[in-house]
Amino acid sequence: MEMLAIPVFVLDTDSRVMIWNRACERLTGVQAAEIVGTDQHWRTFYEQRQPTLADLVLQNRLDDIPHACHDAVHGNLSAESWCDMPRLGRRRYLAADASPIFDERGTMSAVVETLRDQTDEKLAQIALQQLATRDGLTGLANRRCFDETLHAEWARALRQKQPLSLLMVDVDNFKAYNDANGHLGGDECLKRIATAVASEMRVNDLVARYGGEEFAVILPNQSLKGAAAVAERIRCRVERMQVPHRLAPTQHVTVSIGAATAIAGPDNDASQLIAIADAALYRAKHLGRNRISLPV
Ligand SMILES: Nc1nc2c(ncn2[C@@H]2O[C@H](COP(=O)(O)OP(=O)(O)OP(=O)(O)O)[C@@H](O)[C@H]2O)c(=O)[nH]1
Repeated sequence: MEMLAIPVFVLDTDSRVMIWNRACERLTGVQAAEIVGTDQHWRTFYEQRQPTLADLVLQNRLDDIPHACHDAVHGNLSAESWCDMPRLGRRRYLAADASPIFDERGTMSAVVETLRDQTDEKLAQIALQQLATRDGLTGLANRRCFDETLHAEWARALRQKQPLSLLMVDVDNFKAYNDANGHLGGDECLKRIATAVASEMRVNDLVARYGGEEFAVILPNQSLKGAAAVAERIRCRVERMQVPHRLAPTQHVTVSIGAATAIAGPDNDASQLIAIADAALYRAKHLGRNRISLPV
């Protein structure tokens, strides 16, 4: 086991380290000499005391790790997670498998844990996920993520019989802003507005770039009155930023916002919510911009 290319450690039934192989030393930065015979192996992986997978197998706590797979027949446990790795000073994403070792009488005498460093794969997966769901300019959720979230929230609202609200936020006179400040200047302005809108959100809300200079905000479990209050906060926040716009009547960048709320039912769907919010936005523009509008 010492020379195996795979990082391995073995615990005895008192949770003391019996074996800590060379590959494990290389992965963790902790030498066998300092850890064998102790029950301090958790410090290698975590800042705060926390059982390793091998400890959970020893304690027969096979259901205690979220997302762990366990093979109840053989008592094996597999899991993957981010580990602090205090000695290395950088987090690693480790995949671990732990299996009990039994003596000839069938009594558990030790547990072996093998580790695989999956950090690069995990980071690549996160980057791909980001690419698939984030808007490149603003970092907000993209249109695809918005569509998926709206449908999921609609289904949830239907199950829970809760209202679902939507805001459509559109920058006023943005063509003129681009004309005056160039497309790159326009991009910077969109980034600032995205940050302003996002800063008004609660954890379960989603703000997305719906397209061009239009943003959409999904507000689960929110009444029309609540949605109107959020919309007004967003409008005020953008106004307070005082981003100069010399071709706008206010001389500053402003937004118009349409709000809509629906109680999901079998006879309506999420696209109707978008249509109602769009119509409200159109009215806000028609009434002079820099305002919020609710369904009539
Ligand atoms: N800089 C920049 N401009 C964009 C982007 N996406 C869309 N636009 C511009 O946004 C402008 C939107 O113009 P319009 O749809 O005419 O609307 P508006 O001038 O904002 O007028 P109102 O919405 O009626 O107030 C167009 O000139 C687009 O080229 C982007 O990613 N970056």
